[in-house]
Amino acid sequence: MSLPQKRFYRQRAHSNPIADHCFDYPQTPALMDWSKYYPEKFKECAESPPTVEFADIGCGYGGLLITLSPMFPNSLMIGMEIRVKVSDYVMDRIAALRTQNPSEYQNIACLRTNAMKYLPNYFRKGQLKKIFFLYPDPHFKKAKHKWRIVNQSLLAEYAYVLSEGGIVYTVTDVKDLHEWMVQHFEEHPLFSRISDEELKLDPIIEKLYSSTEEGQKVSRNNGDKFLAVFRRIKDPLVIV
Ligand SMILES: C[S@@+](CC[C@H](N)C(=O)[O-])C[C@H]1O[C@@H](n2cnc3c(N)ncnc32)[C@H](O)[C@@H]1O
Repeated sequence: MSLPQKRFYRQRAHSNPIADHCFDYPQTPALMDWSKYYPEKFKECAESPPTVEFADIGCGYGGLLITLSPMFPNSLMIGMEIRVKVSDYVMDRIAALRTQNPSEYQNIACLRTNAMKYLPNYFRKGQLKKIFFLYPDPHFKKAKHKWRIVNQSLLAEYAYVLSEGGIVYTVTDVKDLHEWMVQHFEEHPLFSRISDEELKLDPIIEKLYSSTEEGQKVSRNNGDKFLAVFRRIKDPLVIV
């Protein structure tokens, strides 16, 4: 099986994620059958099925998943992508990579879904260890800011599906969007920004700039890249 050619899967950027409906999402995370996405991993661990720990939200053409797969062979990762043809491309790309290297890329998969609407349908409370927002759509006009994938109500969902200590990575080439994301995460009581000093120890950081197709495009255009990373902290209102 040869690698798919991106030119056959092009689709214009999705305009209105609020109007996008998806009909095959699970009613609850318990009803989600992950085994068909990671068949080899489920066969290996039949007695204690693995759980998805990393979510790349708006994964585009899947470059981050493919880069992180060998770095975290024991973690299951899912790319969530709203555009049908783009998600088809990622699925075909992973299938081809698995055929070429049967012992590799078994821990990554892609779902065509609207992550703005159905995230808690897929993941249990505290299930995820890492969430990625790489070069999210900027929705420049003020009237369209409600379509941004980082907003106050969605942050509550991200905090819900992340474990305590879980990490959110954001990168954008749009300064205004960077400031918007920093402001929203910093204002939220369940997130705290990770210092640049601490980030130097994280091997993922250097992969965030150019492993994705959008990151490569920004590099070709000599654009800026703004990084901000946040930790899901303990809920100060929960008394144990
Ligand atoms: C600018 S692209 C960046 C793609 C990729 N992260 C990269 O760095 O190459 C933003 C992606 O987010 C996807 N997207 C936008 N809204 C989404 C949503 N609500 N759920 C899932 N994917 C979404 C878009 O279709 C697009 O592929």
